[in-house]
Amino acid sequence: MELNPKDEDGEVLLSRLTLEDDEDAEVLAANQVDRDNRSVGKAERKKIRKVAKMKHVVAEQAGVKISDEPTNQWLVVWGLGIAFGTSKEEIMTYLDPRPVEVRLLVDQSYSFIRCDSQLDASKLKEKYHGSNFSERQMLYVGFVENSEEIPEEDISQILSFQSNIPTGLRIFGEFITKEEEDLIIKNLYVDPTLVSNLKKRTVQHFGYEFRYGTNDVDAGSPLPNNIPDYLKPLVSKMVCCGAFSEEPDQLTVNQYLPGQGIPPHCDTHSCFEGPIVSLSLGSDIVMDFRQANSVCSVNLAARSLLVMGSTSRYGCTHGITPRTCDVIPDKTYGGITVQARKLRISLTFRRLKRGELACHCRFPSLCDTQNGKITDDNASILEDDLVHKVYEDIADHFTETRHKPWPKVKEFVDNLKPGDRLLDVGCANGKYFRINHDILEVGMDMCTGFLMTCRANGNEGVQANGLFLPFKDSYFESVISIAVLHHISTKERRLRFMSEILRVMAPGGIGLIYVWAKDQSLEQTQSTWSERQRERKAYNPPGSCVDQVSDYLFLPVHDRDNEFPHNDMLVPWVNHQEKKHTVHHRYYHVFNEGELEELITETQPASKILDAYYEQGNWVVKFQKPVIS
Ligand SMILES: O=C(O)CCC(=O)C(=O)O
Ligand SMILES: [Fe+2]
Repeated sequence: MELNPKDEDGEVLLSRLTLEDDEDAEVLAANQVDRDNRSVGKAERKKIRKVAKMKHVVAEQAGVKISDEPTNQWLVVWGLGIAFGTSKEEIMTYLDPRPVEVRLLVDQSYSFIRCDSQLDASKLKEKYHGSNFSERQMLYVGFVENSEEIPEEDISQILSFQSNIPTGLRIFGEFITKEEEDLIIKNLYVDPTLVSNLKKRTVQHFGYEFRYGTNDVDAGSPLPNNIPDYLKPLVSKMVCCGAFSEEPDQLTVNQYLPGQGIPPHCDTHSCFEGPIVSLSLGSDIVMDFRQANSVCSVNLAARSLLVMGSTSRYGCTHGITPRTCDVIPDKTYGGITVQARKLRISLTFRRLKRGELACHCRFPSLCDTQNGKITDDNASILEDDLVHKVYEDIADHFTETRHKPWPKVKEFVDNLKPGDRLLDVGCANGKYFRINHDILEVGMDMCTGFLMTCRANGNEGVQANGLFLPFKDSYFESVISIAVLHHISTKERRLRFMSEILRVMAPGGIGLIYVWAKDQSLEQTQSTWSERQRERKAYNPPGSCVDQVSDYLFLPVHDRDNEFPHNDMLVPWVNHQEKKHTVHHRYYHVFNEGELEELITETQPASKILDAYYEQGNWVVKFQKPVIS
């Protein structure tokens, strides 16, 4: 697998994009040189083009001018840089004469090199300019004119390393030998029927299935395959070194390709006793531990054993950001370096709790036995505080960002028959009104701000809660509810919401419901560019990952660069209208595949599902109320 997407010359696309965005005079000049020098060989012309491009990008991004003539001890080397995953150590040992300093820039395909003397700089340029570093990585070298402008390394990238290390976190380096590592990888027979291909990685379970989503196991359903015998010596060694006091009985094998990760999560407290222990094979990788507002990053080297006990186990989430390289501190040369990820396999061992399942840790926000559940008692308060009140606060800003109707909803409304009555449950600013001029439209919402906009546009807007529709039975030929039902916080209430919709629908009437999907990327066609932007953002994740809903209820806060790890989450809304960019947390119940259809068919009278599909992060169901109920 390639480290980074490259073009045919091994050029990182990121830089090419920058170049193509604003055609540079130097590139045009180089093309002119091309045309004028037909006699110059193809390879030479390519070199001229590359140098022009290098000069342009380095000047634009780093403010550093590149010269063809020797200047001082500093060089720029295109082809050795973080974007290619080339570490400082590799650069230092590859170049001869050996440089005295290497400066790396985050995300860039080049680095700045300081040589011992100007003479060494000239020698390096002579030797490596236009040479191959690897099959796909060509090097282009230039002299730096204004060395005082060379940017310092961005050490903010590595501040989370070795800081705020949670107690109970231990790493045993070289826990197994290279031979043992190879043997385990060879033995890990991957049974295709037992493997679930999670979008982000491949997973296989032994003993019990670890259920990602709830981060627990069903203790009543052991798997036919136990922890394999060839891992017995490893298990004994883990007990011997005190990682476990008793043998684990559950194992999850995760396989990560470069670019894959695991969202921040905390293995359910009531399910497992003792620590969670993970052996890394095949590749080094960075794992992040988050607690309240702090992040601690640790490098898990291949063959190391990670033991998560006490605070690191119960008071933190742990996760791996999906990316192809990690920027880490350079222990030998100082500053930053890059660590390219390879295929990594981790073996995570756990021991199921027996007897008393209650957990008495000091971290109720992450503790399933101490954190309250959403119940019928607190659900309406939760919805008032974290849905209705928030929409009142953000109504103006929300309306500003929501104009375009979803094409399939528009089509649905367009196809209604003249004279049909349409109800929009949770109509917000009324963007689905006045699409079809031959129908009677009624909107309802809880939010005064939305209804004011809706009415100002001449539409009918009634203030009501979706759980108690103020309309008579069988009145509407059709009902839509777009992105509303996911704000209802218990299943009973979601069923009530659906039954209200069905009550006010005429027999044979047609409904269309949209809800957010837990899986947000089923049809993802992300560009390389946005993928890299996402990687970069994930270096600075928001600190807090849970928020207190009430004295006894905490919910996880969604990090938009990651998938949804739970069904019930708080999703931040950043209000850019306000001076201080305030953040409001909205409650969401994100739906699993099939959950919406199930809810609709469970509601009486049972409807007929006409269509069910996924559309840009939403599950959608079109249904028909039975003619005779
Ligand atoms: O890959 C790892 O080291 C950790 C995996 C993990 O956290 C899990 O499976 O719950
Ligand atoms: Fe885990």
